[in-house]
Amino acid sequence: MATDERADEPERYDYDLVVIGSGPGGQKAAIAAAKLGHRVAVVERRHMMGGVSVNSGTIPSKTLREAVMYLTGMAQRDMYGASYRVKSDITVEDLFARTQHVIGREIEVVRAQLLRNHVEIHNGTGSFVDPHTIEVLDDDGRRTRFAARFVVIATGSKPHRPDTVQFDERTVVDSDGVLALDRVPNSMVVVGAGIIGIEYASMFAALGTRVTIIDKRPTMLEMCDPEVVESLKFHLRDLSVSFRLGEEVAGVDSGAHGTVTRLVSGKKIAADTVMYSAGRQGQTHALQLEAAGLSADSRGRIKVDSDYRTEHPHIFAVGDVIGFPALAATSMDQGRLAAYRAFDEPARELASVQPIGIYTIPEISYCGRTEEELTRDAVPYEVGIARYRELARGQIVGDSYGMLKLLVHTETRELLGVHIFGTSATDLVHIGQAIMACGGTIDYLVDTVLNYPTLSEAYKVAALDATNKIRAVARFSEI
Ligand SMILES: Cc1cc2nc3c(=O)[nH]c(=O)nc-3n(C[C@H](O)[C@H](O)[C@H](O)COP(=O)(O)OP(=O)(O)OC[C@H]3O[C@@H](n4cnc5c(N)ncnc54)[C@H](O)[C@@H]3O)c2cc1C
Ligand SMILES: NC(=O)c1ccc[n+]([C@@H]2O[C@H](COP(=O)([O-])OP(=O)(O)OC[C@H]3O[C@@H](n4cnc5c(N)ncnc54)[C@H](O)[C@@H]3O)[C@@H](O)[C@H]2O)c1
Repeated sequence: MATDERADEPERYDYDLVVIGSGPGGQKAAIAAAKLGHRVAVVERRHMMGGVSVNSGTIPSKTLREAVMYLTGMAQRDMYGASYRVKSDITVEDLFARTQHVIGREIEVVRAQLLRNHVEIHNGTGSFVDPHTIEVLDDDGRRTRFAARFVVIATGSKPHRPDTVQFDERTVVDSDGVLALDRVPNSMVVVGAGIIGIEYASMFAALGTRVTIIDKRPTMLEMCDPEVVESLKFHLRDLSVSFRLGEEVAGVDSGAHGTVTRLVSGKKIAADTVMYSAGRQGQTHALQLEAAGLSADSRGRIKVDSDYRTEHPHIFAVGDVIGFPALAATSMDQGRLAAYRAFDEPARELASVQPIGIYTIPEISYCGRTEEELTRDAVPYEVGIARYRELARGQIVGDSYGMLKLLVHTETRELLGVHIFGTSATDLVHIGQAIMACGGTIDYLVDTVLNYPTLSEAYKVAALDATNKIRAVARFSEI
């Protein structure tokens, strides 16, 4: 690792910290440093305040999902019948009005938070001139330079576009382009069954689009509980989604009437629209990393150590630009920790139990270990299950398919994993996460009174189920 003596002479710099990128990682790095009393600047392109997260990633996709859920009446169909709808002819204007409203509000929140913490905002594209000098090129071609004691690179990621595919932003789009479609397509091919692909596939399927999902891997969402993935596939098939897993795309042709996706296996699939969600790559192209003596890998990602430091101890990188797990949730904490590490502020590592939330329809969330991992590692465990249809709140909200599964160590009764499918899964998971982070057992859930009727009650039901099974093994083992 290179050493840098100048970092200890704050008066030589215009700012103590310059953050490039205002997504979740950059925002939290900037605010953490400002709260410590340092002089901080954020560099961001004029129309991207809030980052990919606010403008084309997390926030628009989750708002779009909310609009789809509301307008299609999807969540109410158990109650009012399969043909229930709030609006029969849903247009992109209906959908994107809500998205634009939320994006606008979120941009204002981000800007206001930075400004009230005295963080200066420089609009433009940032690049390195040398390891301590950042240049900003604005939309009018003006260049400004300043010296930074520390730098946090939080430039995020962009969709990966294969060279073999022509993106015309009309019929062949990526996850940015899908937010600018001029109509809800009748049919759509989604290439890539990662989280982005499956989330958008669910939304369009709920809108009535005939969706075909293609992925070269034979299985999808491999990190999730297989039972949960099976349930999701069942629901998606029910919405006319077709799966072509274990199939690779050879190319996409687009013409006046639509698109034809050619598979390596020889199949052809016609659709109005093709959406590519075949991974993302780090946004490092404009940074002139070489001027700082840094480099990125072939997917544009920057290597960091456990403190988020690059090869130069005064330059940190956080968020999507460092790769896995590439979530808004984790990027925020990485940014905060990078700022603390820079200024020697004591801070603990992140807790090892982290949740994953997948906003499909229905949603999925989990934390901790899967049955597959526990079996592989020969950890003795029992499964406790609660089905939403047996919870009063499940009936009230009209969710008859939801399920919560607890994985419990049969000897220590420790909670090892939580897997949830159904309404509010991404919120509910945090109860299990808290118990696991404290090394808790399911006895906490058995001995605790929970509000009734709630979906949280699923924890109690599942804990009792696991307890009964563990007790049965003990009883049946008695001689
Ligand atoms: C469709 C979609 C849905 C998602 N849903 C979720 C979700 O539900 N939950 C979740 O946790 N995560 C989700 N994610 C992931 C999440 O959006 C990212 O992990 C997160 O945005 C990464 O944050 P970041 O701080 O790395 O920066 P980003 O949000 O990627 O922003 C980086 C910013 O840096 C700016 N920048 C880049 N280069 C320069 C430069 N040279 N000069 C100045 N500025 C520059 C860019 O303009 C951009 O604004 C989703 C992503 C996508 C695409
Ligand atoms: N709810 C959330 O937390 C959330 C939501 C969306 C995105 N994200 C983040 O965004 C990141 C990117 O997501 P993603 O879904 O784009 O990427 P991904 O890398 O997870 O999935 C891409 C998929 O595309 C497939 N693929 C690639 N080329 C193909 C081809 N030619 N033919 C067929 N299949 C092909 C790959 O096999 C892979 O399964 C994820 O890492 C995730 O962390 C998170």
